[in-house]
Amino acid sequence: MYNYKDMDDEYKRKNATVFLKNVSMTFGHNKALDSVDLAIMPGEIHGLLGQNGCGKSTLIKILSGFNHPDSGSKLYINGNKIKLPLDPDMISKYGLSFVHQDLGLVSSLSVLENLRMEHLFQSGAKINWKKERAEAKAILEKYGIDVNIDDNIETLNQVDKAMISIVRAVESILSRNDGKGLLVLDEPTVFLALDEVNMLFRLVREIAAGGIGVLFVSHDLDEVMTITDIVTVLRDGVNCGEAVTSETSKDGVIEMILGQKLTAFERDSSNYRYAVHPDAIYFKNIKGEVLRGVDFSVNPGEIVGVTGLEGSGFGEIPYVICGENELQDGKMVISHKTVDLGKYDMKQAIEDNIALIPADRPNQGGIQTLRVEENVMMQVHKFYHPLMLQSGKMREKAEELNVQYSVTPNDVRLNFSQLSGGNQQKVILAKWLQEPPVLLILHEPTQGVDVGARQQIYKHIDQIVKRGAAVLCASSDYEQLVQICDRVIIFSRGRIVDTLSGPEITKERIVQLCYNSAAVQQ
Ligand SMILES: Nc1ncnc2c1ncn2[C@@H]1O[C@H](COP(=O)(O)OP(=O)(O)OP(=O)(O)O)[C@@H](O)[C@H]1O
Repeated sequence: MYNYKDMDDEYKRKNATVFLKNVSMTFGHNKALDSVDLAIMPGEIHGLLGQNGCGKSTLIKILSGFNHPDSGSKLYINGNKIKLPLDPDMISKYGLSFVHQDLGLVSSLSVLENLRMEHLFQSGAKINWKKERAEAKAILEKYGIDVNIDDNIETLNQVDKAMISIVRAVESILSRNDGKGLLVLDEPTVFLALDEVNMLFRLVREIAAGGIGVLFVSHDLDEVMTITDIVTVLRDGVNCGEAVTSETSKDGVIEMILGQKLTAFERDSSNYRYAVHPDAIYFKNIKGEVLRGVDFSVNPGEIVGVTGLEGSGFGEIPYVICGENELQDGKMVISHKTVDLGKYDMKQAIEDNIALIPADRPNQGGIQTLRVEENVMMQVHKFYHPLMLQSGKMREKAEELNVQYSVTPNDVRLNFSQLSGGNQQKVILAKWLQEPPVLLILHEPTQGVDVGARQQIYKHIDQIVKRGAAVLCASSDYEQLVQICDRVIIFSRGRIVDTLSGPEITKERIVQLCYNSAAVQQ
């Protein structure tokens, strides 16, 4: 463990794996980073934290050569001054390796082809497959990953995919720099269940113990407290704190991120008593790829959570209900009308006043090339006059929503793609919650959203529930389910195994039910 208090800039410049000094980055009039310093030492797991839009991705994209920082920004790698902007072709030569949320694997190729991709590209026409197979097997053995090298990536579970992506990145560092390098993990755990995260963390610790520096970006503060040695917090593009993780608490980190104590949203469910409402929405014999014919209902004014371990089927529910799953089947009764889900689609779902907020927001939630105002107003038809679009009024409403949902930067003329991930999510919520839908379906609604903005999102959901919307929230964030749900339905292997309601809903109980049912069924 380093004695961080005694490390001055000179020490960091000479000894850090990566030392970013005085780094700034401006987009138009927006200063995304303002004289940021960050040193990651060899063998250290360093958390990079902050609210949505504080500049974390911008900083990482400088390290990957994608962003060109302002003049005056400096970078040292293993004691050497490196010219900025970084040449993307030199990244791996400098020992920098990245694992992003999407993992960057090619699903249709095998484990072998993904693991050895860099080498295969370099081999040209003369690939020595025998040697490549032996190398790939040796890598899997070295890290104790139990998968077949000939299996296609798409057949693997999520944790094996994450491990393959990480060891590939590490091997790329080791092949060039005698073990010196930086592994950047940009929210690699969002699709993983608790035990899978622990497996991944064992691997990350092993990698760091070998001397590689790790930069870990995440909004999951429990994970940050578990895995990191030190954290750096950015606020509005500026360094606002650094702390040795073991010397601080989760609340302390939250205060550094927000600049104040967290005011947690508290839903008043003291009067909640479960009884089926005459206007309840029913789901009958719901089937999908994993779902094996489940029945449940959601009342108006009720939030029902659906959860389970990865692969339990709960994540299919939003898409089966909206007609977005190829193997969907079953019936839904909505507004006293029965629909056949086998023949249902998203268009009909919108006509039935169902709103879906998908987990894959960059691809399914918004249109990257349209402005924020166009994205947020897309579902609202009152501004579409037959002869012209009432663009002034539309902009006014979009601006009002931007403020209400604290979207930053507060400029509705920006393209959706110019917003940070968490701010994109706020825009999508603003789009769908302007008028309460009959049924709101959320899939991992606060993934990538910072600790403060989550509480705001819960308030917005609560407001539409109070106006009579039924809400179905598919989530693997157990704390979130405890905070907002009236009932939580637990899934395992495509079936419902239990339902908790009101005060029965605790994080411990959900964890217990998810894991016990999976173990029993195995
Ligand atoms: N290509 C771009 N063009 C214009 N502005 C951008 C661009 N990329 C990022 N920004 C702005 O830079 C700021 C920092 O964004 P960044 O994506 O780095 O935030 P972040 O900390 O990674 O947020 P999140 O936690 O939501 O992912 C934001 O104000 C964002 O809107």
